[in-house]
Amino acid sequence: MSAQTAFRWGIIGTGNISTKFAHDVLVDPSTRSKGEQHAITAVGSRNTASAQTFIDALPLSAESRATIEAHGSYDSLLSSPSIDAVYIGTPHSGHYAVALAALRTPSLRAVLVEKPGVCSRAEWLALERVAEEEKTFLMEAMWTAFQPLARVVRDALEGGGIGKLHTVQADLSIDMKPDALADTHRMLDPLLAGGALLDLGPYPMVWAVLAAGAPGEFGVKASMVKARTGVDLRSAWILDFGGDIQAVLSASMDTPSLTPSVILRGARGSIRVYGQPYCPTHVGITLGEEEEVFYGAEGKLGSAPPPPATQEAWAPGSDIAKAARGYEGAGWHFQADDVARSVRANLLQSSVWPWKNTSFVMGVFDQVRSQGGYVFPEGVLGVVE
Ligand SMILES: NC(=O)C1=CN([C@@H]2O[C@H](COP(=O)(O)OP(=O)(O)OC[C@H]3O[C@@H](n4cnc5c(N)ncnc54)[C@H](OP(=O)(O)O)[C@@H]3O)[C@@H](O)[C@H]2O)C=CC1
Ligand SMILES: O=C1OC[C@@H](O)[C@H](O)[C@H]1O
Repeated sequence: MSAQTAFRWGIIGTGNISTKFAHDVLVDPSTRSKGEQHAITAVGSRNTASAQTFIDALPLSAESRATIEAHGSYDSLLSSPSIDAVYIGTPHSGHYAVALAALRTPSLRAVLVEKPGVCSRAEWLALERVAEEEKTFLMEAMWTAFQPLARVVRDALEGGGIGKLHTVQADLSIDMKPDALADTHRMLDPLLAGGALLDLGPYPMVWAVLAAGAPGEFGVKASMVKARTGVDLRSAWILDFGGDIQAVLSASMDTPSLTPSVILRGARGSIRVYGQPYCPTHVGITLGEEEEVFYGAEGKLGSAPPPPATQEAWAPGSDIAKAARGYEGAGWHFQADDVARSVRANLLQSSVWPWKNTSFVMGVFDQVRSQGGYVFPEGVLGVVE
């Protein structure tokens, strides 16, 4: 693969997030920093008609769409010689088996699997071993870590202005009106490993990891409120990073969102992340007694936050937040750029979101589920310890 050749993706699953990912990777890469050229060359669904409908909706010319293969099963897609990498956008309980099959496909160079990477730490460690054996790149699609604002926060932490980090507070709450959802909805169905923790919990965790790392030794104290199906409606957990940094984290599927959604507090100041923690709009930094200063992806926004702080304005890709975020598309393409670059550099894992981050998150979630009494039904876990 030369630097000029488009990186060829096969998309697995044709639901909500696969659609967003696919549209983002087709955004002109010159509109973002270090953008890579991507192509979608095949789509795999449990039925061919859905794959074709997905292709028909892609923002491409009819001629280009006609070159994309529509596969009626995931195995069929994996056998295609036209793809460099797969993106897996299935419900949680499907991640392990599909990622395993993809890693075992000799022609594939990379596997990008949606968050949460899998359903348990044991599953993730098993995938790591296979990725090493097969010499195939593997990454959890933790898109937030690749967004320009994550870099702004990292730089602020590394700059040391807020002093030594003491506490991370982060929450992702979305009122999904679970009373009105069917028991078989992916958020509520234990057979699909539903629940707030696995679906929304990765986002409070990403900020905790970006700020405090992914230690091998850690402590967790957790509490869960259950939904009628037995999955967690809300989870809250305190994470002890093994030194003197603590994180107070939570996720809820029946509570309205709050901004700032993340606060990193240090000895001399704090960093606030505004908007949804999965794709923030801007960051505020307070040093000592000084006034809060706001930053977008491109730098200082001044001491007045970009208005208005409404839920619509927070949405990935919203025009209102575009000025602060500073790029075209909704933000799912940065992780794809990292995959293409890493593969070109013959890496098996990303330097931005390496395997240890996902195994740490999965290990924390194992403990939160255990303390909260959320036991997956038989058959959900592909690796039973
Ligand atoms: N990064 C982000 O911002 C987001 C990430 N996500 C993550 O993406 C994944 C999918 O979520 P989302 O796109 O919202 O889900 P959807 O239900 O919209 O789509 C999931 C797709 O998976 C396939 N699938 C395979 N097995 C099943 C099954 N048993 N039941 C239902 N669908 C199945 C289907 O595609 P087909 O019929 O073509 O086979 C379906 O369209 C999850 O891991 C979730 O956590 C979700 C939202 C946002
Ligand atoms: O990743 C996600 O972020 C946004 C939420 O709406 C969604 O449920 C979740 O999967």
